[in-house]
Amino acid sequence: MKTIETCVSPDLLELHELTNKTVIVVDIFRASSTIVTALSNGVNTILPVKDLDQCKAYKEKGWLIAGERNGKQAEGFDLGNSPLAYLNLQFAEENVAMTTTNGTRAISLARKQAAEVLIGSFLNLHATANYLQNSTNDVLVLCAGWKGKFNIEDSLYAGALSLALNWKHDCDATFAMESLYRQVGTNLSDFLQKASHAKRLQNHDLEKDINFCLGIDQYNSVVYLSDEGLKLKH
Ligand SMILES: O=C(O)[C@H](CS(=O)(=O)O)OP(=O)(O)O
Ligand SMILES: [Mg+2]
Repeated sequence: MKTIETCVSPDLLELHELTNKTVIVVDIFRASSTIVTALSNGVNTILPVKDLDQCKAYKEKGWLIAGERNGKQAEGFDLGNSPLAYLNLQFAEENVAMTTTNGTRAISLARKQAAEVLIGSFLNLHATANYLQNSTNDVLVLCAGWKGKFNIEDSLYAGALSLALNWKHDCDATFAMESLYRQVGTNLSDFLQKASHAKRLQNHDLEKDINFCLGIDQYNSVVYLSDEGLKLKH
């Protein structure tokens, strides 16, 4: 039987074995939700990039550049980190280089050793679960967290995914988050409004982003990391 475990912060990743595993990188507020939304709305490729300067260099190659630091769009960038910017197919067929505070860093760390890297969010929860049911790999959920610390929204996603998969695990983080997700149930939005990151985004008037990121199964999309960047599985 396949297994699932949860790494609650990128800073703890070295404690986990990634060989032959599919790593699901999750950053509910907001990078992974934004990536899933952008690709589901026609963006061709998203390249996760570590720092702002590296990201800016892609402008000269004809790419759009998305940059966020401390919740705000970085100066000189075409886009910030809002999923809402990608609705209505306005960036269809574009390539986007993206750098965010937590999410893009977590993706860079995951790519080093994993057999496969996928991007998870509530927006594509069951599409990702269905894909994993048909794979032979064990799964590690890598929570982007906040600047190396635990956050509740990314870990809660791990609980939701584990319940959807119904695989075995010997991981207390997964066990705890399954229990919490069962309790929270359909009140996900009420519950996560109190999360520290949601409060941070509320301070930037981003309530619409918070609500959007908590929509379950809005997209039937599986997002994976290829050699060229993040793409939709077809
Ligand atoms: O843009 C976001 O929501 C966050 C910014 S911060 O962590 O609140 O500074 O970035 P992300 O990489 O999506 O966690
Ligand atoms: Mg985040």
